[in-house]
Amino acid sequence: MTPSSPASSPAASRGLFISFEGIDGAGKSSHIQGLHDAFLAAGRHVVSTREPGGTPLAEKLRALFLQEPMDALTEALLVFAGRRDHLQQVIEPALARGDVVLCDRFTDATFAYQGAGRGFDLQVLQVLERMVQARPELGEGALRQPDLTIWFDLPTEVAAERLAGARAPDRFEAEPQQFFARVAAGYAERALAQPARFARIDSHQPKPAVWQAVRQAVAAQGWLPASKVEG
Ligand SMILES: Nc1ncnc2c1ncn2[C@@H]1O[C@H](COP(=O)(O)OP(=O)(O)O)[C@@H](O)[C@H]1O
Ligand SMILES: Cc1cn([C@H]2C[C@H](O)[C@@H](COP(=O)(O)OP(=O)(O)O)O2)c(=O)[nH]c1=O
Repeated sequence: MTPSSPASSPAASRGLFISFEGIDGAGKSSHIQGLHDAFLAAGRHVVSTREPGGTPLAEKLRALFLQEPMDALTEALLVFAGRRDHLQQVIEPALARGDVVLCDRFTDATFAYQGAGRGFDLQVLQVLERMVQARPELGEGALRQPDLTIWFDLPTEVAAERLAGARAPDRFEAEPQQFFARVAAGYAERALAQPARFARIDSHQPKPAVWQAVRQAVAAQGWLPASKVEG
């Protein structure tokens, strides 16, 4: 987790929760840092974090999740256990302070990877989601969800080329392209079902063009100035 404060104290702001999604190698990482810096420059307090992980406990679960063989239900239970701790310890307190939370993956990844990728029962995932993300104080049946999900969409073969040789593959990155085709279809389905929350970024472009699209998606919400070119 990387919490940062702006040089000058901003007026009280509503907390913002932005998640970043896409298949492995879609190119999320550098743009999360770019947005972190852009929000700081706009005078916001920013917490950059990730899933699986984001707390000492959830980071321990992440190491097991990424390296140890296990079935899809165990994957789902571990990732939601880490998510609960992450929400309680980091995300909810940050949002209550009015911070911007930038989260590298959240529950859409569970529906895409464990659900669409592994073929695990989506209804069971929905039950776990309701248990872990329930926020009764936001209204009856309300769940904590990102305010905006920036979805980096890239053909699986391009992502595979980008990853080849870039780093030692973990348990997911070692999966064949057919697995990532199912994960990508899972993301597309989520985006179709919740179009107001998802901003699709065409990630098959040079990095500066991807950055402009990311920045534009956030500016369109009124959360950052629109015209600034940086990154
Ligand atoms: N727009 C782009 N064009 C070409 N290569 C890219 C682009 N964006 C990222 N990469 C490269 O692709 C690889 C995966 O990017 P990364 O940001 O780690 O992806 P993710 O975090 O989504 O898994 C890295 O080697 C990165 O430098
Ligand atoms: C959050 C989450 C991640 N994952 C997978 C996706 C990634 O392959 C892996 C780790 O995510 P991440 O750290 O985002 O990997 P990368 O830097 O390669 O993008 O965990 C799931 O299978 N389910 C989940 O719920």
